[in-house]
Amino acid sequence: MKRSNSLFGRRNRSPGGVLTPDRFPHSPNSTYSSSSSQKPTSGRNPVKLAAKSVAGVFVACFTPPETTSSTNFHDPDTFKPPSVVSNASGAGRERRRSSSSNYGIYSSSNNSTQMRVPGSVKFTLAEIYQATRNFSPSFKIGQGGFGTVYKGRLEDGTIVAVKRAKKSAYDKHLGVEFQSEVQTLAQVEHLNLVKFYGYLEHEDERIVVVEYVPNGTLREHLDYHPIIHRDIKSSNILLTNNLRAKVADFGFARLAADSDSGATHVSTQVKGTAGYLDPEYMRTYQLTEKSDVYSFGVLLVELVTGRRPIEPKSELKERITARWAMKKFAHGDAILILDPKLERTAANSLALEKILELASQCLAPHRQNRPTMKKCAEILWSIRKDYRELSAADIHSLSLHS
Ligand SMILES: Nc1ncnc2c1ncn2[C@@H]1O[C@H](COP(=O)(O)OP(=O)(O)OP(=O)(O)O)[C@@H](O)[C@H]1O
Repeated sequence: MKRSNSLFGRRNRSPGGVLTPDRFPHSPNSTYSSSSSQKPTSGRNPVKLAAKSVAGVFVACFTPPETTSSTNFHDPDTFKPPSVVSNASGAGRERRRSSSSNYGIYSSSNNSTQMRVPGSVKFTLAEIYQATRNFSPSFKIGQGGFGTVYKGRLEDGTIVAVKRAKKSAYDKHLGVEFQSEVQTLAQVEHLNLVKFYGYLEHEDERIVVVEYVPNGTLREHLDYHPIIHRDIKSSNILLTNNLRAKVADFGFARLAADSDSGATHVSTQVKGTAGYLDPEYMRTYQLTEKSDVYSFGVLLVELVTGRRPIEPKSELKERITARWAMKKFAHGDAILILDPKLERTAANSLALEKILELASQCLAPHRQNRPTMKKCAEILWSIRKDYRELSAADIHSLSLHS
């Protein structure tokens, strides 16, 4: 790919992104992938979690209604046990509970959600058993004060959530209230309310059948943990045709420990790539988000110098690129390390100085002195803004002189 001759050469180049680098003073491109006993803080796949960002929730708030119903899957292959079982605590609100059945089992020959008014249907036990594969534990999606929630599929293919009341919690005197509740639910229908399909009340079974909502709860989205990539390097950053950077290779990634607890991951073996590895992580085996920040600092130096993090053929004092670059920067000679393919314009010089300043913070020996990735992104956006203003001024003065 041909490099642009300016630091922010393309309009679409965005300094956002996330992630970082690690360094290791050994062979240049070797990846440290040996085993570690370190476990993710959760059994959930961090990459899948990444997709469930808080931003997604808010974007969804401003997104037009879906045109295809997410609850109708006629392809039998799409009905699978849920991959994540949520364990909502039962500490929530106290449900009104129902009692002995005045209604019994209503048997319908065509209990299709498309053929009936939502909420009007009394389901049979046979239908509920069929929909939930006999309340198979693999279809359990949640637990609350009311009871257990299962994912299910009705005969017509509609995917539903089946809420089964706890038998122990069932109060014989509250049958009327259960009825009154389901009748109220049957009367309301709104895009932002979980659709109520029907219920079952028979002997000691109380079941409510509602729309299955697939993307987890707001709480789960808010609890999203940051990811430590652990192998930030230029060869793990892919570029689209518009030069939008996409971070790839989450093979070493870990969910960050809960920052409130102050906990860190402790590795038995350091992973990452030579030239990018955080020296503090190498020394202490303690992994935090700031290890990625260190690697990101190496990446920034790589970006402005065009050099590899380790240049084995260079003379000793230039071999570790970040060290060499930081020394030049400290002596006021930043311009000498600018990638020779880049022009020495005023805008490029300014961006170079500012990027090296940010890199020096990212490369701080102690993690507490490094900025967060969020801060890095903010600084990069402001560098980009200044760069673009100065570039425009450069072009203007050039055209005045020509
Ligand atoms: N319609 C649904 N679609 C997908 N998942 C659901 C649905 N309803 C509930 N769940 C899952 O099951 C969990 C427990 O559900 P819910 O809170 O409704 O149970 P509950 O017994 O009424 O709880 P409580 O009365 O304690 O609030 C939820 O946190 C969610 O993860």
